[in-house]
Amino acid sequence: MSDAAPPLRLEAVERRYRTEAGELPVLTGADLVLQAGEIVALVAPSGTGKSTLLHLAGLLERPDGGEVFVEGQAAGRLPDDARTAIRRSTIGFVYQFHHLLPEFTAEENVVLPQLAAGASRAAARERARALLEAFGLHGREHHRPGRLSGGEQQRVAIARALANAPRVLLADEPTGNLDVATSDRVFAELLDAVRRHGAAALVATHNPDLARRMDRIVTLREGRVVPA
Ligand SMILES: Nc1ncnc2c1ncn2[C@@H]1O[C@H](COP(=O)(O)OP(=O)(O)OP(=O)(O)O)[C@@H](O)[C@H]1O
Repeated sequence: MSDAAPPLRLEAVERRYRTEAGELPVLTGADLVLQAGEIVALVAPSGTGKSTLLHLAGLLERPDGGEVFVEGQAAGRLPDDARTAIRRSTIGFVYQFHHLLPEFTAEENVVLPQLAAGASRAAARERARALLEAFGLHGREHHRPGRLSGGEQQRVAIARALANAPRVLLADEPTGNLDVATSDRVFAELLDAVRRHGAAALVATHNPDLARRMDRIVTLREGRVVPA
């Protein structure tokens, strides 16, 4: 591991799925480097492998070939528990369907990943409140997801993804549930948080306005990452 290593690097990553019709090659040698402070949009047609790429980058799945480096460390092929440890401390996810824990309040949803990463409860709560406030959720901290609007839930999910100040943020349609004005503001805050920490982000989106606000746009062609 080295300080100069980029937060995320995919090298010749391959992934194929076994289906009834035979093997489906989804990624055939995907290369991608995210530098510190860089925010990259991933814009590609449905079914070309965006989710697969995000799952591999987030160490949720192992590649069939190639390697995923997180801060210079070869991480993609490590055993499950080692990948989980790196994921918890280094990577944040924002999903299109936010996957908040329904029985916990907004604040607890942002506190829990910090406790899992070793923070004290007091520090975790303070950070959770600051993040929720930054995303316009002051006064909603003690509501459970079921009592929040879809857009509010999405903002809680973004606050949760940033809870451990991740070096790598991975997002799948992060503002899909938000109206245009809120989406603009929330996305600006998200970009700012990523840049401020010298983190890097890969954001899959079908929204061309959102994509244009990022540093560069890539797409997937025949299982490889290419400039859009
Ligand atoms: N577990 C799996 N088993 C078999 N095939 C799969 C599996 N997961 C994904 N696929 C297939 O791999 C291809 C890529 O899927 P993926 O979900 O990565 O695409 P995507 O670009 O994210 O699509 P969308 O924009 O519709 O979410 C698709 O053809 C999909 O059907």
